[in-house]
Amino acid sequence: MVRRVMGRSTRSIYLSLACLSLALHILLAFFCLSVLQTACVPPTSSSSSSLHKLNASTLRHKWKDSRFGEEKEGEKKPSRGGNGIQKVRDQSKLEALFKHPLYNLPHPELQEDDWLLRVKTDDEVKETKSEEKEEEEEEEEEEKEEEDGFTSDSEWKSINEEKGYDKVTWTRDMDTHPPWLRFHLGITRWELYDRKDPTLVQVMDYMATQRILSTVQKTGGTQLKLLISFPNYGEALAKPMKQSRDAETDVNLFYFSDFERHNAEIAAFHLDRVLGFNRIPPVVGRLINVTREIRDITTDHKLSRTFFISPVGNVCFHGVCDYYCTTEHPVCGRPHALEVSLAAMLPDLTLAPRRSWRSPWRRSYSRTKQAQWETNPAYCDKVKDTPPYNQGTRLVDLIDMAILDFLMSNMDRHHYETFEKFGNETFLLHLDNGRAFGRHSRDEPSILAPLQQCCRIRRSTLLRLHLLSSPSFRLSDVMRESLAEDPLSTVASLLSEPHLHALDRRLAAVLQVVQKCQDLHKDVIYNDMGEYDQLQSHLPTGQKKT
Ligand SMILES: Nc1ncnc2c1ncn2[C@@H]1O[C@H](COP(=O)(O)OP(=O)(O)OP(=O)(O)O)[C@@H](O)[C@H]1O
Ligand SMILES: [Mn+2]
Repeated sequence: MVRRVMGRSTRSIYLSLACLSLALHILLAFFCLSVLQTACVPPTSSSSSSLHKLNASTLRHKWKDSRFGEEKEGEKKPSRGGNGIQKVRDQSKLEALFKHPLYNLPHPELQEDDWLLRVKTDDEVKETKSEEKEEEEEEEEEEKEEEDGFTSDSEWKSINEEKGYDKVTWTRDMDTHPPWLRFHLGITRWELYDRKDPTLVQVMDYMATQRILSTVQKTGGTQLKLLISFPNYGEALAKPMKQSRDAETDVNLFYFSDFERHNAEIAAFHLDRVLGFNRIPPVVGRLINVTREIRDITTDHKLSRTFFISPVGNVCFHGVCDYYCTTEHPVCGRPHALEVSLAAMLPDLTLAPRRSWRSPWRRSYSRTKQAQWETNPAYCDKVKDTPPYNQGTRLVDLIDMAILDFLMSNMDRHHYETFEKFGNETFLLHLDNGRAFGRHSRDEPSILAPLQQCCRIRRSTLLRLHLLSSPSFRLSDVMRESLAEDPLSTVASLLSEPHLHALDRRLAAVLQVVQKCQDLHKDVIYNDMGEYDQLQSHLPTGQKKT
């Protein structure tokens, strides 16, 4: 009896304790929610210590709310709370920059062979179909569906549905295409993307928010890279965060042994766009979960064997590669969250082969030997006479690339690539910018050697550089604003202030070199803007630019 009474009272004590704990949990949840909201306000310092307070969904929400530099007439931007550069619409330097005539130059009309890829016409589809009928006799019906799924009809069919990929119902109608496909179909002879095409924002939003279906290591190159796949067949090249944003590269590290930086890949894309080049594939930052989005889903056994838990409980891995893929250089979550850069993958090489060119101003990757350009001041004369630099825009394109590299202090441009389809008349792809933005306190004048030695520059580039050195469009200001659009800027600014200031300092140095060239030589400016002068004559005097 006593025991029953005791039992009943114990039960009611337990019950009230449970109620109390429930109430406390609810209170705690409310408290946490308000703390999380405050955690979305980025820290003023560039420390990433607040990383653990963030989760991917707060970042995604933030990303969706922001737009990308430009907006349609009459469309009001949602205000971006507390990011320190919250701007009044009319004061946006970036928007003003992109509205400037120099960023809206008339393009020659694109001909059919100026597009990298195109969707087949009805007749071509019919032709393919009849060819397929012949093949049908030799192949099993099931096999045929698998192999020719992508071209056999105006509708592509998924061969991988069972592996978690979406059922594909794309037609020749652009509206049915996923953003990555629209990006591929938008590549032309002259640029990788059209800055004003909404596809650019869409492909970045896509990479920042899509569910990650698979992650494996990407081969090629020397450092760790991951290939990330999304359910509707999009892919991105990921480079993980390895060091804090403001860490300066050790001065004694050779350029080819410097770490790759995820924020350098992101910032390089923004810089290239701000310079009006549009030659770097779209790159976006994302906070991924090392455990759920890499370790648990990877089919890459070599990669999965390199995972371990660090003494403080962070999930780490190092992968397999030539440089820094060892336990001494782990890539670690906090404990699971990891910052990465995601670059949109270019069309597969089987569809759009690329040619890799060794840069004439490539550094000597030997410890003792110097490169020719370092010892011969007349080196450019030789280059100018050598195909493909003796014709068209190749030399000035290379000089554009040298200016981009000098601004971000990238010493690692040993090669560059072009799309084979376009021959020598095409833009240069500025891939692999992971070793940029390593040092802000020093400039590296040797990166400018092509400009210095050849004394040649595109007129459009020079005019844009002048524009970016004026207070109303100051390079550091437009870059700060552009980078603030990236989802990871809520964790910490993607470039620290010293790096942003270095951009202004280096821009002034580029303009000085050009001035010196103009003092000594004629024929410095390569006039690539014949039609611009006509356009200028229609502008009010205040907006004219020489
Ligand atoms: N966005 C992209 N889409 C498709 N292929 C790409 C993309 N970016 C890079 N690649 C390819 O992957 C290769 C390796 O990439 P990357 O150069 O960034 O690696 P890396 O390890 O830095 O190389 P390295 O050590 O030679 O500098 C490049 O040469 C390029 O051909
Ligand atoms: Mn590299």
